[in-house]
Amino acid sequence: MSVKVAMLGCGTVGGQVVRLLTEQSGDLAARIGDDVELTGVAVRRPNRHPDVPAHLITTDAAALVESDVDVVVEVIGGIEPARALLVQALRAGKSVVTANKALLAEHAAELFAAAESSGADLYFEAAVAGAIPLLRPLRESLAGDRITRVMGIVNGTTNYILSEMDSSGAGYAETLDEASRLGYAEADPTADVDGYDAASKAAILASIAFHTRVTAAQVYREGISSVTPADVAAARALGRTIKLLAICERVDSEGAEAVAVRVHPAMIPRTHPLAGVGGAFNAVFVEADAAGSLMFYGQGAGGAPTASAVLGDLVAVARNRVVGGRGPGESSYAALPVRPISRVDTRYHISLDVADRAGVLSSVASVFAEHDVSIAAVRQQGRTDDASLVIVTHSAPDEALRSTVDKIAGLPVVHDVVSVMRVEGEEQ
Ligand SMILES: NC(=O)c1ccc[n+]([C@@H]2O[C@H](COP(=O)([O-])OP(=O)(O)OC[C@H]3O[C@@H](n4cnc5c(N)ncnc54)[C@H](O)[C@@H]3O)[C@@H](O)[C@H]2O)c1
Ligand SMILES: N[C@@H](CCO)C(=O)O
Ligand code: NA
Repeated sequence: MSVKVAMLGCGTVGGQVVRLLTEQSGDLAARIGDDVELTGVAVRRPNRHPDVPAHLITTDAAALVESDVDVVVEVIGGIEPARALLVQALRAGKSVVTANKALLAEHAAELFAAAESSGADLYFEAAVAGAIPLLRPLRESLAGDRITRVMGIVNGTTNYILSEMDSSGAGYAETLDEASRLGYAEADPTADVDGYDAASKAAILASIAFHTRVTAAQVYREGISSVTPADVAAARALGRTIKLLAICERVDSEGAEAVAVRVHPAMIPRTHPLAGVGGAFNAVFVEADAAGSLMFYGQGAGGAPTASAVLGDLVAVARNRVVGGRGPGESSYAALPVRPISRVDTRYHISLDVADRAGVLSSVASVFAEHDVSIAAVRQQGRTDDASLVIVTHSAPDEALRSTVDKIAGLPVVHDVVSVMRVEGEEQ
């Protein structure tokens, strides 16, 4: 007897999974208590995989899933055909290991129901923060605690681009090309730069952390394509840097508990631990009532790091088959409502070019007062006929902050709104 494994897809991640499975077969067998046998690899273009033994290659993924296998590893990506193939596998009692965050963030309910119907395992550690053990700590190690907040950098491509823009002033397009070449970016990199990838990961994190079903469509999302050199310079002048953050939090300010999940660029202090997270690295803070603050850090993208997480899951589901038993299923009993960002408290940095004359500051400040937004810090610098005004607010509902910016932009004394961005981290 051996644990028979079918692999769907063999690109950046899949190629590394095959390599590690082959190189470490002896150790994996010892850890699992049985041999692991790769019985087939479904690909789209068979002649592109010289490193995979030819007899394993097939273009018929459905037939491979149907065949006599115990575990299906999916590293194709995207919704279809991955969704249909995995539902087919799970209903037939085959355990599934997937790196597919887009699929999990949209169809988790269907996948978990299929797994439940047959008692199969569904593991997806590679789907969030690559190599970093994060989902299993949340699903298992912290299952006895009450998580209040999960915040971090969960997209390697955008972190690589923002780090380069900040340190070397490199251009956006050239850095994105390099991230694709290094195997960090999604097949369609707009998923990275427009924040869809991070939003999928945030949905998965929030679902697990708060025992509530959250889909990608419920996550407020802004990407980094609108981050300008002026924003980078404004952040630098404030002793801050810009990171694309995923923030999942319990909110109960309106008397009823809810969750808020958002992905957007934010200015954080250069002294903040997340500011030092460079390149394609990811870092995630988890706050829980009893555990306090925890930080998870490591390689969030790339073939080998992601394959490490896939292999870890493969060992876990194979062990379950050998010794009997199952990993955790979906936990969505809390069913908390998801609060829109308009009603979530955030803080803004606003950088303005204004006329340099008496009364400007008070006319700008009165707009803040009108919207009940309190100002944490103001810096004004005069020039010849122009002045710059930099304002950082205290927390206020996001819709109040937006309305404030809209109204300020229309004031005759305001020549230009140079940079508007949310800030996270301690007050200035
Ligand atoms: N690259 C990373 O750093 C990384 C990290 C974490 C998670 N992931 C996830 O892992 C998955 C795979 O990512 P990747 O970077 O390896 O992508 P990739 O584009 O390099 O590989 C996907 C492979 O699947 C093949 N494929 C497409 N349709 C197929 C089909 N119908 N049948 C069989 N094969 C098919 C493609 O030809 C390609 O070789 C995605 O879900 C991605 O989000 C990637
Ligand atoms: N494209 C993703 C891969 C890891 O999930 C990233 O850049 O983070
Ligand atoms: Na992970």
